[in-house]
Amino acid sequence: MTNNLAISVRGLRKSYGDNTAVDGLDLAVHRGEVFALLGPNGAGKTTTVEILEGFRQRDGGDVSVLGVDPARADAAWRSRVGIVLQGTGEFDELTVREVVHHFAGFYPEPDDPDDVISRVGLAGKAGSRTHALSGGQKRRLDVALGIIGRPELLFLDEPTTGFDPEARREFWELIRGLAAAGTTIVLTTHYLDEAETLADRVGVIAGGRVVAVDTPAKLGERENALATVAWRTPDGSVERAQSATPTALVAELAARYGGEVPGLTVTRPTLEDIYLTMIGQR
Ligand SMILES: Nc1ncnc2c1ncn2[C@@H]1O[C@H](COP(=O)(O)OP(=O)(O)OP(=O)(O)O)[C@@H](O)[C@H]1O
Repeated sequence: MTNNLAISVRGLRKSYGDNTAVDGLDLAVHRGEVFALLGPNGAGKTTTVEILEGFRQRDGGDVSVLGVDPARADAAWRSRVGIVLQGTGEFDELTVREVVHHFAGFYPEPDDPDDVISRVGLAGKAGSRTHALSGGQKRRLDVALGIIGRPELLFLDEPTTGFDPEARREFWELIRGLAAAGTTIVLTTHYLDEAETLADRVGVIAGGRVVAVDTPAKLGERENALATVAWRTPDGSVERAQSATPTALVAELAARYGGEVPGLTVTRPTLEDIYLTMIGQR
């Protein structure tokens, strides 16, 4: 079973003094899946991910990442793991091409630097010094540095913070391409739409534990949630009804109105609704 798992965590614990950041956390990420970690500020996501990356020591629990305990990881393991941090890549006087070539030298079997630069959408900036890049372009460079070693497992920490909408869509395409090529991806994000569009499964961390894991469509019994049907009544007010059988209700309304139902909408809880309920914010 463990062979199918890129990450296996049991009973992970980490405290900072009296502050328990991670409190008996369990997690399993399958090889080849895109897994999104969600959770409010301070929930323990960064601490957990840094332990998985081998950057932070744990107090207790069992952790296996690509079959290795990250606390005892060597250079060979490190070359199989890609990490995209927030705000790395500050090599002001070097060009994008120089930085990516430089990082390629750290890996045994790096990807082609110019190809990677073009995949992250920086082909037009390859000759620019990195200090001249916009915030979103710097993040793309961070991603290029994370994938230049052709990692089996890629960690992305809030990857699209600061991206404009078009850059986000292009970035999502890049991630889908990596996933299609078999890269396992773990991302932390505060954007629920990003989790929904990219992730095969999401894990919600709250209070240092994983409180739910499921596909975005099924999280928190979302698929079984009642639909809300709303329409405008003849006096101009909006009527709302919750229903497990909204199609039947819409048919009944259509019959009642003799055709088109004014202002008709049918909605189900969004991933954000479910998530906020789960972490007690709604
Ligand atoms: N280096 C540190 N020293 C002391 N306390 C820390 C340290 N890093 C994190 N903490 C504390 O551990 C808890 C979990 O923090 P962590 O950064 O893991 O949460 P997070 O889920 O990543 O939050 P965010 O969404 O804000 O990034 C918080 O209470 C935080 O204050």
